[in-house]
Amino acid sequence: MHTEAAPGTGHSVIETVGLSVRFGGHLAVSDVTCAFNAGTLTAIVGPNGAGKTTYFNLISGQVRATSGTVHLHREDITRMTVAQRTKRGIGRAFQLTNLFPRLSARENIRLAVQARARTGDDFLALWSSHVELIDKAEHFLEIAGLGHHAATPASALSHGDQRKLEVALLMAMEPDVYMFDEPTAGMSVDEVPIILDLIRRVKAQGDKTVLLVEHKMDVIRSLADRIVVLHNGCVVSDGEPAEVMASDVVREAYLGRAAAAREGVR
Ligand SMILES: Nc1ncnc2c1ncn2[C@@H]1O[C@H](COP(=O)(O)OP(=O)(O)OP(=O)(O)O)[C@@H](O)[C@H]1O
Repeated sequence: MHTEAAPGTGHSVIETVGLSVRFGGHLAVSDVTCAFNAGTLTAIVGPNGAGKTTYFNLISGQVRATSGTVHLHREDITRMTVAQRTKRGIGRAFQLTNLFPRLSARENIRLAVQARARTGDDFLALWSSHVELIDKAEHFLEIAGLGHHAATPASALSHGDQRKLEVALLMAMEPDVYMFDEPTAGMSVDEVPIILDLIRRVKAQGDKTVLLVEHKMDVIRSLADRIVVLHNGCVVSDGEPAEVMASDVVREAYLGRAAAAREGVR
């Protein structure tokens, strides 16, 4: 399936062309051509098993494509490792696996700021001489609402605070492309707004490309400029949220008639 980039405020930053991956006899992602522009937030949606996470894995490098290509700033990154892609500006929030559990929230963020600044490999020892970087780390700690937990080891934070810390770490790395896979999963209702606010802050920078795999319609509605719907590994709809949610193919493939009625999609 071939789709054009939705209009955005910037140029195409990340693009997949004819991207497919086959696991044994199963085509998990099938010929996906999509371009994502700077300054836009795209929600990737679809039913369980549609290929959303696999598509993310192909972009960030955890899974190698069977055919097709991935481009970042027009450079072909298809054969690059995860680390090479990260270095070039792809930032993915993983379900907490990016955190150093025994380090405090503050130390986790400082390491991310330091990695971004590439001040060297001597990690924490360098901090006393890097006031600017320390201030930057405190800024991310505060906007994540973690100031009062700065000294708490990441492993001792609540699940919600760990998710916030992970997003703050990603922001401290300042990638060009942010990839969030169900960022509010498992969070309590009162913690969700902080994560959404962090993602809005990323978006408000205007030059970032944000990709979001999400099931919750209210989250999608509040954040997305564009929705891409995957079904059986293929793009079945791609466009502005109102248009996509109103389409018959989405009602059938993704929401189902009962869910569509519940969501108030007409
Ligand atoms: N490493 C793998 N080996 C074999 N099959 C896989 C592998 N990874 C994913 N799959 C299969 O590919 C299909 C797409 O899976 P994927 O996890 O990408 O779907 P999804 O849309 O993210 O689903 P969910 O919403 O449930 O997370 C599924 O049928 C899954 O079982």
